[in-house]
Formats: sequence, C-alpha cells, structure tokens
Amino acid sequence: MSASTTAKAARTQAASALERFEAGELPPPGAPLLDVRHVSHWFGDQPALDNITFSIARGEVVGLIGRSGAGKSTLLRCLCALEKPAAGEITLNSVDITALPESKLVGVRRRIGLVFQHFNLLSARTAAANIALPLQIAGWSRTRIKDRVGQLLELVGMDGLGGKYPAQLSGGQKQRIGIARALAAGPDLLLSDEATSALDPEATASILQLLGNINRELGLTIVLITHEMDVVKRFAERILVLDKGRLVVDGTLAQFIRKGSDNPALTPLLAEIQPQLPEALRRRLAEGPGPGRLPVLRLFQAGPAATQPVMAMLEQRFNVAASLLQGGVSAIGDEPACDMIISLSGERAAEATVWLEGQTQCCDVVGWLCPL
Ligand SMILES: Nc1ncnc2c1ncn2[C@@H]1O[C@H](COP(=O)(O)OP(=O)(O)OP(=O)(O)O)[C@@H](O)[C@H]1O
Repeated sequence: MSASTTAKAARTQAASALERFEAGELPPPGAPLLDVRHVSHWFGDQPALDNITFSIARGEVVGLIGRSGAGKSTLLRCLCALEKPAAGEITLNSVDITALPESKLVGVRRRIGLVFQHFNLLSARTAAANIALPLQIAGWSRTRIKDRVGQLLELVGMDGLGGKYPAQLSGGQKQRIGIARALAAGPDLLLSDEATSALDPEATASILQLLGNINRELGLTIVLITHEMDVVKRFAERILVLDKGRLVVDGTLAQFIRKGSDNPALTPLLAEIQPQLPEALRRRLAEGPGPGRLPVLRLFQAGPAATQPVMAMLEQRFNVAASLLQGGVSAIGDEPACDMIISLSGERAAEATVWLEGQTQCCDVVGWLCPL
C-alpha cells in the first residue's frame, strides 16, 4: 500500500471514529475509554506535565491526586480539550482529541461533564434553570429539557428543590446541582475538579456517596481530582499520583503506600491518611535496636486480609505480644483496610517481623521503642 493510500485510510478511520463519538457510541464497559500517551506540557521552560501515560477503562473510578503545583489542573485542562499538550496524544473514545481542529472540539467538550470546586452556578437562575442551561445551548426542546431536568433532580436527591436559587441552597446542595448540570447532556466521562474541597465533612461524605452511586447506576467513568488523600481513600480504589508533573503512582492505594515508603516526595500525602505515632511515643523512638527496645512496625493490609486477627496470630505462632500503638481497621472505598502501628515484645520478635513482611501488603520497621 502506498504512503498516500495509508494516510487516506488513517483519515477515513479517524473520521468514522469521530462520527461514532459524536453519535454517543461508547466502547463496551471495561474497554479503554481514555488513553493518555506520553503527554508533556510546558509553561515557558517550566515543565508542568512530564511524559504522562495512563489509560482509563469505561466505568472505572479513578482518583487523581497531587500536591499544589503537581500539574493536576494542567492535566485536567488537557483532558477536557481546553489546553492542547505540547507533546503526546489524548484519545477519548478512540478519537485523538489532540489532533482535532478547534471547530470539532466543541462536540468533544460536550461529551465531558465537569464538576467544579466552587460550583459555578449562575445566581440569577434557579437550580432547575442552571441544570437546563447546557441543554438549551445544545438546542433541546422545552419539553425534553423539562423531563430531563426532572430526572436529574431526582438522581441527585434534589427532587422538589428545582425552584430554589443558589443562594437558598447549602454548599452540598449547590454541588448536587453542579453534578446534575454536568450530567445533563449524558457525558461519556465525568471530571470532578476538587468537587468536595469547599464542603464540610458531612457534605463531602454525601457528595462522594452520590458520585459513587452515579458510577454504579449509570456506569459512568469518573476521574476525581483532589489534593486531599482522605477523599481519594474513601472514593477510589485506583489512584494516579502526580508529583512535579510526573506520574509517580498508577495503582491501588496499597501500591501507593508501598511506593510512598521509598519516595520521600510522597511522605506528606501519605501522612494525611496513615496513623501517626503520638508525640510522647515518637520521642522514645530510636533508629536501631538496643537493650530493652521493642521493634515498632507499620502494617498495611487492604481487602479481605485486612480483618485477619494478626495480633492473635503473632501470639499463637511466636509467643510474641503485639501492642497497638495507633490506627486500626477502616475502609478504602467499599473495601476494609487495616493500617496500624504496633510494637512487638518477646524473644522471637525478629522472626515475627520477617513473617509479617511476607504476610502483609506493607510492613515497615519505623523504629525501636526505648524503655521508659
Ligand atoms: N498559565 C500558566 N502559566 C505559567 N505557569 C503555569 C500556568 N498554569 C500552571 N502553571 C505552572 O505549572 C505547574 C503545574 O500547575 P497546576 O496548576 O497544573 O498544578 P495543580 O496540581 O493543579 O496545583 P493546585 O492544586 O495548586 O491547583 C505549576 O508549577 C504552575 O506554577
């Protein structure tokens, strides 16, 4: 096949992918929906994104986390085609959005729902009219809009409140309206940009629950962007961690915790969710073993293994007494997770430590507790 025939075939393939995309055709659940390949971006000579590669499947829920300046907003702007990366490709539903002309990007942006930190509601419009806005812009009829807005108000738990103005709603209620507006045109992908950062803990929990329900009920793919580890921990099993523009973790929280122990840049993020030793005990911590000193271990287990009676097992197998110094069993998303700091005492404490390293997803000796 000649070069010009190959180029023509590629153009035809791209055009038909775009047609299917615009018609709202989606890959089957579990197949790749979003592919980010070697994406880099610079502001002047400052790299904001450095060779980022990951893929997200249809129906997946992913938490994207990083400290301030890590590159989250830049990546988000690239994902929703508001910024063209300096290098690399972003493929959404088989369409390379980095190669599309501006005229085609309007249609692409309609397939992506955005939820904002500060809701971005129009104060002069009622909740229902805010939800209706993208549909009016897309040229929907009044009757269709009315039906759709009714469905969406019910979906986000705001039935009967469509006539209220934003100023009459709580932060959590405003965000529910923001979510309904983002869902109005039936997007393929929902990008939530710090959606809970302006909310109190109770409203945060209810919004995370709502997003989880939307994922389960509609099968919608959601990327939750946040700088709060605790939010990611409660929401997503898979996390992407950005650090200085680089993707340093793409995996489960357990993998993040494991990598975090080796990468000091991740320590501050980890510290937000890991139990910390109380100051009084930290003062008694030595770096190495010595007479009367007890090894102090940080253990992490996610999934069914998290509820294993580890401390009782240590007693039975090694006649080693384990004392819980901090932490316990909590949850990551819907799964149990055990994150705790324990000290071991007994002659076979070293043997017990080696056994724990093989038994748990993460086991680190954090120091040696000196006697009082
Ligand atoms: N328009 C811009 N012009 C110049 N530099 C920019 C611009 N936007 C972002 N940057 C720089 O790019 C890097 C990544 O910024 P970005 O806003 O993407 O990070 P972030 O993780 O979203 O941070 P935050 O959580 O504080 O919003 C930072 O060093 C930032 O200073």
